[in-house]
Amino acid sequence: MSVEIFYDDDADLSIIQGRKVAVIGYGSQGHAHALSLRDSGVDVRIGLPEGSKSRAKAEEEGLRVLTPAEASAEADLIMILAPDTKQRFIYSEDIEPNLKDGDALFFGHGFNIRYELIKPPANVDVAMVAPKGPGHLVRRQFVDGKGVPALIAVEQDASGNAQALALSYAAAIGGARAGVIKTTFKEETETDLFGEQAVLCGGASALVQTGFEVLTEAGYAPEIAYFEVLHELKLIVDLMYEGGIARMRYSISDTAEYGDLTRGPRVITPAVKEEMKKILGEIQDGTFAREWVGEDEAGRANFRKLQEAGEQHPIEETGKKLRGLMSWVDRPITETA
Ligand SMILES: NC(=O)C1=CN([C@@H]2O[C@H](COP(=O)(O)OP(=O)(O)OC[C@H]3O[C@@H](n4cnc5c(N)ncnc54)[C@H](OP(=O)(O)O)[C@@H]3O)[C@@H](O)[C@H]2O)C=CC1
Ligand SMILES: CC[C@](O)(C(C)=O)C(=O)O
Ligand SMILES: [Mg+2]
Ligand SMILES: [Mg+2]
Repeated sequence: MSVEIFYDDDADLSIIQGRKVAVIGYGSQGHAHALSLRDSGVDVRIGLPEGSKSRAKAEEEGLRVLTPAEASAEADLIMILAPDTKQRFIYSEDIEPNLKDGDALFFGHGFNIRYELIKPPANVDVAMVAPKGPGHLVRRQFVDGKGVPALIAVEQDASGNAQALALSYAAAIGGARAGVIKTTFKEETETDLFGEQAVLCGGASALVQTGFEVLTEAGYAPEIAYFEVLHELKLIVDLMYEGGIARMRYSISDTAEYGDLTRGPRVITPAVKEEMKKILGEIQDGTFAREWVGEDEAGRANFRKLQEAGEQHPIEETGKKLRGLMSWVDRPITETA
């Protein structure tokens, strides 16, 4: 099955420049969308509750900050970039009462539509612009004249123009410099959750932590273990990013490549693949979504316990010390970024 990929030349920036956009939330994605939309000549306002700690950050950038309800009432395109577990409450309290005929409701991830936590009325466009990368890099790449690829999807096309609108929005945040792929809310949600759980975040973090444990438990210096399994991972992934696994294998030694080809499948065994399939099944049948929404509703105690355990892993202390000495690790992402 071939996909449709769009670039800057396919997008009409004037469509989004003609809209009043409300970005609800100003975190990782929210700040990136809002600032890049503004830099692309779009009329943007931010929706945040009165007590939100993000307000000061948005105001420092000279953005106009309103409450989510005020921003939604004023805008004709509302992009929801608040946490997935909070979106249904923001929608029912602040957005839904302010939706007008012809408005557009946008998402950065399909979770709430895919799992039917939000059910928009028929008179509005419902679309998605989902960058395939962390918000801080979405913004950094835009500023550097580059872009992070994005997915667009249309769940409801009330205006008959929802796809062109989504493409225009994606171009305004830099996505069409790298490529914008048309998908569905279902496909984006399921692949995004799978990617972050099994490979990008869950899989990669567990691989790095386990590799660090094996080396340090065998008596090797934590500093050497850190450089080997975490720091150098970025350099190896950079090669994959530039030219795929083949490019990486071209650059490494024959010794590494032979070890890669013979030992890699012993780490990622058929049992690991089976577990990945199970994880995908839990995403597809809604088990993960129910578990996560339930965890959030119960106060996130288990989530916090797991976060704390991750923060206390010995690799964090070693990394903190070493990164402090690496002047070439530029522009670290901080809470204030
Ligand atoms: N993180 C990423 O890079 C990616 C995220 N996404 C999607 O983007 C969306 C946003 O995620 P992310 O950027 O990580 O979120 P963050 O947690 O980084 O930021 C959430 C923002 O929403 C604000 N917020 C919290 N409650 C409310 C409320 N009631 N009304 C309005 N704003 C509120 C927070 O303010 P406060 O400071 O007060 O907490 C904060 O500014 C999600 O759908 C996510 O799946 C998609 C692709 C990548
Ligand atoms: C990989 C995690 C992600 O899906 C992302 C940055 O794309 C997210 O939800 O943050
Ligand atoms: Mg993602
Ligand atoms: Mg995600």
